[in-house]
Amino acid sequence: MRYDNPPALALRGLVKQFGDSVAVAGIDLAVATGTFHGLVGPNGAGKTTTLSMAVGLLRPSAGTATVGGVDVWRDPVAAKRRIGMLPESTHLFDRLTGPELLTYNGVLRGLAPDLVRARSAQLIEVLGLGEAGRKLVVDYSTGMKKKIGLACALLHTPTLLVLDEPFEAVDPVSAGTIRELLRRYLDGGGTVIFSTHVMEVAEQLCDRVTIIGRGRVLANGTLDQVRGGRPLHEVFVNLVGGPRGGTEALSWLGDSSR
Ligand SMILES: Nc1ncnc2c1ncn2[C@@H]1O[C@H](COP(=O)(O)OP(=O)(O)OP(=O)(O)O)[C@@H](O)[C@H]1O
Repeated sequence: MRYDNPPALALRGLVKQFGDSVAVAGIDLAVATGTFHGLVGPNGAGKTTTLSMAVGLLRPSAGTATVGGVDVWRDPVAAKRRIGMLPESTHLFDRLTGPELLTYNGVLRGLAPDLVRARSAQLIEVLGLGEAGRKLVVDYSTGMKKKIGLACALLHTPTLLVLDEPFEAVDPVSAGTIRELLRRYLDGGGTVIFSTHVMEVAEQLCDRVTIIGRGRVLANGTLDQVRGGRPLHEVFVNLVGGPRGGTEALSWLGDSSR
């Protein structure tokens, strides 16, 4: 990790309102260069909304997002050059095959066709998508779509990778490959912020963790600072509230053998 000025990603006073409802209620966050930063929170906490505003996919109601000091909303072209994004629900041009999609992305990013071809072939091989070469992305499984989306995000070697639930629906072997690939990317000087619900993933991978709930930062720091000697799962449950209970009302579920 490098303590740099400006940080790889800085969110200041980020707010998003949808009508009367506040999805993100003022988030301040700095992600230092070279960090593996985890964003965790319960369903509906505002993770996707925050990450979407951070990369220029969703306009904030208030606040700013800067990538390496470049304002994402004032100078979107320069900012987006530095970003690789894997959105939660991958909005892909899915009537293309995986290699075609990578070529399209690479050319849009201004990479030379030969370079796109070489990198695409390597990413497809490493991510185990070789057999899917002739299939259209629309016919990929959810996990395969995640992997081709990740390949698209990596192709232009961004300085910042923003990954919304990168391990969701991905099998354990592929998850291992993705971890390894992200480690290499970090070793090369990159920065990753990713969201997850899985505390074990956050504990294994992250240098720093932010827990958010109801659109606010509830805890932020190094993994050890946030854990304070406890399992992350326990800290998470304490901060966001335990099980809601009330399943007694579903007593009929106990009658399923009759
Ligand atoms: N386009 C939208 N219009 C209205 N409300 C929205 C919209 N997008 C998100 N929300 C609301 O904003 C809140 C935060 O949603 P968000 O998707 O950011 O949460 P999340 O932490 O990513 O959740 P999950 O872990 O379930 O993916 C939720 O209450 C959600 O219903």
